[in-house]
Amino acid sequence: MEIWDESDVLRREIFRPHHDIDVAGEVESKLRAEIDVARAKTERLRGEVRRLEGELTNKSLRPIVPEVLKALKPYLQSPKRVIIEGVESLLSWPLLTPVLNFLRPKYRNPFPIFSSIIFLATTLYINELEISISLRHRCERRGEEKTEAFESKPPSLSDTEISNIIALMGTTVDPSKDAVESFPGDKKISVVFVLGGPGSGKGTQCAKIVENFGFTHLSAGDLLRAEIKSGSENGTMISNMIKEGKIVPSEVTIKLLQKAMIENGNDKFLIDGFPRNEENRAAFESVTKIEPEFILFFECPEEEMERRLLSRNQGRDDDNIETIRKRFKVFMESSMPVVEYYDQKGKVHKVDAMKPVDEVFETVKAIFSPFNSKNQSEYHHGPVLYLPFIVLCFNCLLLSSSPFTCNLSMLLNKIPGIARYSKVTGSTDQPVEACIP
Ligand SMILES: Nc1ncnc2c1ncn2[C@@H]1O[C@H](COP(=O)(O)OP(=O)(O)O)[C@@H](O)[C@H]1O
Ligand SMILES: Nc1ccn([C@@H]2O[C@H](COP(=O)(O)OP(=O)(O)O)[C@@H](O)[C@H]2O)c(=O)n1
Repeated sequence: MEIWDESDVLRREIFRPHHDIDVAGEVESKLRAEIDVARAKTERLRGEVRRLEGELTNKSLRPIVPEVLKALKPYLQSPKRVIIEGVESLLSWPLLTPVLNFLRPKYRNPFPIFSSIIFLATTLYINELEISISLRHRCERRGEEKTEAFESKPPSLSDTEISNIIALMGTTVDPSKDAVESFPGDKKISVVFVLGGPGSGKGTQCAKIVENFGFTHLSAGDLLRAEIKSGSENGTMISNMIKEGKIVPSEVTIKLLQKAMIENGNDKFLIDGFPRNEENRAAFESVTKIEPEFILFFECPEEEMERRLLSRNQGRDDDNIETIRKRFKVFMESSMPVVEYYDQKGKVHKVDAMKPVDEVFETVKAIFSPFNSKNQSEYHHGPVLYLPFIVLCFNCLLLSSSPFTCNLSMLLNKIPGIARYSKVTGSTDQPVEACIP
């Protein structure tokens, strides 16, 4: 509500006739100050929307989230409708509350949160748009060339930001689709997080670890890219986030990781490029209840990573200099705190990733040596796996010695087809019947 007041002040200021050109500069700086205040408020509101979105993850509220989001989407996507219908929506939602509460009595009063979200989100857009329009009016009235300066940086949200917010909110919807099986309780799952800046060589080393130590490699980035290709409803949001070098909401990434782990069935996983921020880390631990064995961290200077990414040639949308710089920034600001968190717990193995691939792998090998190499582990299991075959061979060898022949023949005799076969061919020296006591 405070924002409406501010906008009113602004509007009054803009539409007040200013004939004296000397006053114009003063008004302009006043307007700029107002914009700064409004921007700061918008930022705070954005934070608030995110916080409320966090509250929505509460499971009991989930089933009605889709309805709210569906209603909210057009307002977020079309700023013009916000102006025309925004006020109407603000009025209509509180009116709908009793109806929805009546229809869904088992959800105890969930609407305060939804109304707040709708209120905040709508206010956010109305507020930003009003300022933008008002400024344009003001400039046009003054007929000054500064119009362009104002318009070059309109204080409205970009399409990407809008779709990100929608998608961010949308990711909590549809509980039926979100349901992911949990891990079988009796199975101990070992997880190693592989971290390092973009292009530090995580994927390259993971491929070698898989070959030598029987781990399954799950790259969070690859899973997200596969999700985009699959045409999933989160695809656009993921694609926008990756192009901007931003971190996709944990819920999406964790769901993909968890699904891949369950489907794969192995008990040793290398999780590459995850967790990328504190939220990723905390959410993974709370959802899967898995603590990583250790963290493999590749240290590499930015210039080297930049050089590698620019010559990676995998046709990735985000391997361009602009996005690479953004990814470096996100890595330093959001991912390094995760490495530091695990470092304090004594779980980080740092590896110098500047060396050639094979030399890096020598260091990695030493770290993984407690996990028996793939060949060794096959050797351990060998006799057990081949036991049925060994027993069969043993039986065949002893086919002619009487107790085995007898028992075997008795068994075979009980199976009609085989009994006939053994009688006709005479697989033993004696007729089968002779062996039966
Ligand atoms: N130790 C290394 N020295 C030189 N180039 C490397 C090394 N490790 C990886 N590369 C190359 O750098 C690029 C990025 O490696 P990649 O494993 O995809 O990094 P990440 O998974 O960390 O983004 C690839 O083209 C890869 O061949
Ligand atoms: N846990 C993760 C991992 C990747 N990503 C996204 O996927 C992009 C590519 O990640 P990646 O691990 O494949 O590639 P690198 O940046 O390590 O080279 C990141 O820049 C993020 O936008 C994410 O959002 N969350």
